[in-house]
This record gives sequence, structure tokens and C-alpha cells, in this order.
Amino acid sequence: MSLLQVKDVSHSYAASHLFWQAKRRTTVLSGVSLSIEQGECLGLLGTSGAGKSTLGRVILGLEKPQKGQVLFQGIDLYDTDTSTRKRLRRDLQVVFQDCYSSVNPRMTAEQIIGEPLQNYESLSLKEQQRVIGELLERVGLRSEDMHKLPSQFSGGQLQRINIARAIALKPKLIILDEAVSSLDMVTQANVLNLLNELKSTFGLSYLFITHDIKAAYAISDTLAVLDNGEVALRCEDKTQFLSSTNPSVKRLLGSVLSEHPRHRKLSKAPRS
Ligand SMILES: Nc1ncnc2c1ncn2[C@@H]1O[C@H](COP(=O)(O)OP(=O)(O)OP(=O)(O)O)[C@@H](O)[C@H]1O
Repeated sequence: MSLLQVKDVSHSYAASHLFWQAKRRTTVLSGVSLSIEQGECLGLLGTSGAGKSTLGRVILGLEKPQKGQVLFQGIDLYDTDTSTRKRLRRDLQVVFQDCYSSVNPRMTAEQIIGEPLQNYESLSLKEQQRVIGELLERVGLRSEDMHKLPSQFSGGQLQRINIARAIALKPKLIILDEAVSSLDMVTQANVLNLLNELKSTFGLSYLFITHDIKAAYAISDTLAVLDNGEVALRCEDKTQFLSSTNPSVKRLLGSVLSEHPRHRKLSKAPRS
């Protein structure tokens, strides 16, 4: 049995431009099916607006899809009782792109990482501080850092705090929604190394949502492309991705800028 199974999920949003107009629904996900095994990292690629974050929210149990099922550890997240959903939710964590808005600026690192522990575990203060100190060291920070506020960390360090919070309950699956996209190249590589290390130490599974092919390639075991709300391609072997003739992949590859500006093929801007 797969750890996560998304079965034929479709979702749309109601939208109207003017308040007197009837609301029309825009389809964002259309018959999406995919699965993630224990210990696997699935890279989910797609251009902006493809529906990646919506799918992430559907998997997290935050956005009930109009059609289809999300089975986590074999249980339908949207068709189970509250206590089962709460139990499943501890095994399903998330790290978002914006490390600053993901935390309360008035809370110390200790309080931020301590939140899930307080929700799910009943540890003494001393025991909780010991666990938080270990988590900080596990993500490459110092245990003394627990007394600092978010403003006292760099973006990369703060994202490590978010990762420490995500792994605090030893989850089975972490949704990484553009989790390294706002970091500079060096910090990005360091955080990707950390995520790889945590994955092999704890047997974690990831859904790595990104538009960044290089980052997806560096961390993922398998790759999928979401295009216009549909899974356009799924590569069990990621090396097949670069040679794929799939039009969605070609579009994604074609949009990658060369690292050196002189080698970038920029189309001429239309005259105004
Ligand atoms: N709450 C919402 N209400 C209405 N429309 C929404 C809502 N959330 C997302 N959308 C629309 O759904 C489409 C898909 O959005 P989504 O954020 O899932 O795409 P994405 O692939 O994650 O894009 P990006 O990489 O730019 O974040 C977009 O057209 C977006 O405007």
C-alpha cells in the first residue's frame, strides 16, 4: 500500500470579476492521480498557476476537492472521523516558501518548534527543551538558538527552524511547497542537502513542489509534471525526464534561463 494515494482529484474555484456577475467556476485540478511510497521524494514540477499549491492543500486536508479521494496510510482524509484525521495529520507536515510569514515574529524558536509538540505530546518543560535543542542541532543550528526571535535569523536559518518544526513529530510525509525557492543558490544547496540527509535518516517521504527543475532534480527520486491541472507526465526514473519529448516537459525545459546572461536566448520584446 502506498503512503499517499491521490485518486482522480478534481477541483475548481468560484470566480467572478464583477459582483453582479454570476460566479463561474475555474477548474484548477482535473482528474489528478498520483502516489508516493514510504521513503520516496516525488518532485512535482509545473509552471505558475498549474495547480501545484492547490494540490498540496488538498493533500494536507485543507481544501476538500469536489471530486476524488486522498488516501493517506490507506485512509480517506476527507471521509474519516475527527480523531483519525488528527492522528493522520501529525504524520503529514508542510514547509512553505515564505519562511518569514510561516512563523509568528513574536515567538522564539523554542515556541515555534514547541507548538506541534504541545499539540500532540505531553512532555515536561525540561524534556521539551531537550527535544527542541536536539532538533535545532539536527537542522544545523545551535541549541542556544532556541531563545532567539525570527528577526535574529537569516532566511536560510529560519527555513531550518521551519524544517525543525516540520520534523518535530517524526512525520511520514512532508509537503515542501517551494520550500527552497526564496533562498540564494548556496543556501538552497545547503537546505537541499539537509532535506536529503533527514530523508535517509528518518525514512521520510517528500512531495517537493517547485517550478525549479534543478532543485527538483537534486532531491527527487521520481518526477511528475502538472500542466493546466492535469498530470502531464510521471517519470519513475528521473533520468528519463530530461530526454522526454512530452510537450509540457519541453516547455518547462525551454523556460530555464542559462546561468550566464550572455548565453540566454531572449526573444525580442514586441515594439509598443
Ligand atoms: N483560493 C483561491 N480562490 C480562487 N482561485 C484560486 C485560489 N487559489 C488558487 N487559485 C487559482 O488557481 C490556479 C492555480 O493556483 P496554484 O496556486 O495552485 O498554482 P501553482 O501551480 O502553485 O502556481 P505558483 O507556482 O505560481 O504558486 C491559479 O489560477 C490561481 O489563481
